[in-house]
Amino acid sequence: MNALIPRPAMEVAPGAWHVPGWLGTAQQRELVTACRAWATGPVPIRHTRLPRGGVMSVQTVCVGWHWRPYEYTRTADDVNGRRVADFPDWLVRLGRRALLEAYGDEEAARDYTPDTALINFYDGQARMGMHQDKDERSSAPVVSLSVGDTCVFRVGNTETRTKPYTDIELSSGDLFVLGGPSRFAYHGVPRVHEGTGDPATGLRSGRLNITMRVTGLA
Ligand SMILES: O=C(O)CCC(=O)C(=O)O
Ligand SMILES: [Fe+2]
Repeated sequence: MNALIPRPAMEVAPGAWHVPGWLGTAQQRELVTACRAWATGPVPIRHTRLPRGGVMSVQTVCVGWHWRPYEYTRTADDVNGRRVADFPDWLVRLGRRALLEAYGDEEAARDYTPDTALINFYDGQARMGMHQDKDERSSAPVVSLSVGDTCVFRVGNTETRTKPYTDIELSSGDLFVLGGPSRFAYHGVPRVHEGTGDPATGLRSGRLNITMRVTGLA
């Protein structure tokens, strides 16, 4: 948002990199357009049901594999039973570029082939509690891209969902990578700052987050 205050790339925890302003406005607009299409089908975006009966405040739609707590499937059996949209090649390439940017490791970037993406939409009230991304059978990094409203992103430790943790702000265009020793670190989104996004991205309100992952499934 404020280009006068430079925000350098930072390793927030070992293997957890924040690269502010990685995506330009045009790229963010392309992502918004793609996510809007995925949100309508073949599986519509919805609030994920939790095993104990609650629903997430965030709305989610998936590509490649359909996620719900504890499992990935090809079809969205808890929504409409349809197979989720294919994971597009351009998103694989974007994931590789993101890894290269974060780690500067060309071989690791070349070898990175994400096969699922969770697209999360947060309105001003939505939150995500502290959790680990551990339904994947792979320790390959999670690449996260944010568009729209700025949020507080909490990066914790691998042992507990409590302190020690570090709060940072993820703004529109920011890249975050959770990998290496932080791949299974607890993390969450305790707050979204409503109305802080730039409508030029095509998102008039709210926050969009895309996380790419390697499921390790065949
Ligand atoms: O919205 C974010 O920045 C994080 C999303 C996340 O942790 C997840 O989808 O597992
Ligand atoms: Fe997560």
